[in-house]
Amino acid sequence: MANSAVSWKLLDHPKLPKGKPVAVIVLDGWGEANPNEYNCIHTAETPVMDSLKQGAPDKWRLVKAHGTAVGLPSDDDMGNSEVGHNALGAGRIFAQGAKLVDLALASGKIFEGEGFKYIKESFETGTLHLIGLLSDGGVHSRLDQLQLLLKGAGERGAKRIRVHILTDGRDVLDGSSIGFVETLENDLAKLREKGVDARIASGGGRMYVTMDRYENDWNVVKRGWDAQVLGEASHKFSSALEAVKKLRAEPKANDQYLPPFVIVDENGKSVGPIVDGDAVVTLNFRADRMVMIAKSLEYENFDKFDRVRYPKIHYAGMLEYDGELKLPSHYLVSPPEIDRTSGEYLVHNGVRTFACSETVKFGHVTFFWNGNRSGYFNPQMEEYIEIPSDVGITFNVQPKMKALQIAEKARDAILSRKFDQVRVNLPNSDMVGHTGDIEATVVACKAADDAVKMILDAIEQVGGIYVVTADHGNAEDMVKRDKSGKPLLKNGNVQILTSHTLEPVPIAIGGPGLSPGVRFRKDVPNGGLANVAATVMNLHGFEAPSDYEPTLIEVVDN
Ligand SMILES: O=C(O)[C@@H](CO)OP(=O)(O)O
Ligand SMILES: [Mn+2]
Ligand SMILES: [Mn+2]
Repeated sequence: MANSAVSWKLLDHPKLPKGKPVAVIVLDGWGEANPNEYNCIHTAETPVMDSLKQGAPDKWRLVKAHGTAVGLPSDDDMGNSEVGHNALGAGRIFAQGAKLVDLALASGKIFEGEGFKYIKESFETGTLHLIGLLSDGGVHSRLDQLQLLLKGAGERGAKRIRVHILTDGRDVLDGSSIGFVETLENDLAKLREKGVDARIASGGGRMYVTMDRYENDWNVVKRGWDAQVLGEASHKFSSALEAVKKLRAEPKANDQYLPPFVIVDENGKSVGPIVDGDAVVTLNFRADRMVMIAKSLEYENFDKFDRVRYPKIHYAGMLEYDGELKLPSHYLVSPPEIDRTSGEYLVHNGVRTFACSETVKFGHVTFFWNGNRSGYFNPQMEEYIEIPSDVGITFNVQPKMKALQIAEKARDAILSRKFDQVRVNLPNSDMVGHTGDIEATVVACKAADDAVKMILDAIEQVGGIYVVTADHGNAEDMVKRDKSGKPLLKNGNVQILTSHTLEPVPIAIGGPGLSPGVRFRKDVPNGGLANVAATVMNLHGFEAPSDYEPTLIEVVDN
């Protein structure tokens, strides 16, 4: 549906009033799991979240936050922020990037599209470069998709291919990069047997090289640029396997933070800088951590760092990463068309909105919430505030992050009475959970709970309503488990889980403004994050559009 044809007017809810301020709090990476020593949310002192749970089943329940409930290919896929916030904001389940790329590869359509044709123009005389996250995590990219893309490019005339790897250790176990490099090297060897000159050219850890987001730290992208485009890095190796093994041993970096390296030939020359006439594909399907590199590859005028050399290339993203910026202008697979989000509807219906987080999650409650669209729907009705995140540290060092500052901004926005919806993301349990540092994650969870308290107190003061939920699990389970749920041992030690989980997440409603008869329905037992948007619309006094996933609440006469 073209937006101009949309009827934006929402029906009045037959029973619920308008004009109550609603706080929507998303705890990032806060799932529900059995209490045990690896459940940091359980270990942490979290009196506010504990008390909300006492409201079950009428005011507290669980919702699905992973797999097909959020548009991922299968129920073995853990949840993540992109698909979680997309579902929360859009109120419907869209087939997400991971799935769309799978389908395009399976049907072969990816090779017939405009994006592939565009990069193919370089195959005869140039090199095809593939840059992206090397793992089977399925959050940003997937190894099997890279393998199919490599094979397909080889079959369709790519003569020289260079892969620039970003090691993971965040969506998969730390140390697993070695196995992924081995697998990739096997594939590249097979391509070489078929006459394609295919090699890994550079690499680095995803959190230190290339995959920054929301412009938190351009140095991260610059490090990638230097290695990938200029072929320069202080660490030089003759193979990627050697690089990863050596850098893990000295300077003892983990997969997420491997320093940038380049692969060099016998003469010490980089085997794959990006030069005029080459083609480049950024192979991640997920948007947030590709927007910055896409800008650096695509924009003629660019001042975020000195690129030294700006090659004339044919660049395509795996997907279009920003629907509003139309970035990049060429892509292999069309992104999900997440239209008519709840944010856009509410703004059209007079709901004034405030959204806030710190940089590392800022786009989650704005860009992802609004269907991968940056910017305001109506600047007169909305205000988005970004609190600068700490830069250059791993968040176990500062596990409280900016939770307090986010809560203060939300509190002030609520007390100002200038807004009908005040929406925040509290990053702690996720960002610190990803470090695998259990003690710090416990501190992080408490900090998030403190922040929730401050916001709920403000809602209490203005007679408002709160909705507290999360986007996926993380901190509630910090250990890799076998199928039966027992911690998996390796060389006698448990393996720390840095990734998200498959667990459901809580949702709680309440506040003095909540009409007395409101409670969670019993007839949406499989409710997921996509059911939250209709719920929030109801709390603003509106019926949700008929094609939205059903609301989680009902109003009973007391
Ligand atoms: O940090 C990220 O990019 C992902 C994990 O890969 O986490 P989240 O989905 O919570 O943003
Ligand atoms: Mn998240
Ligand atoms: Mn995360």
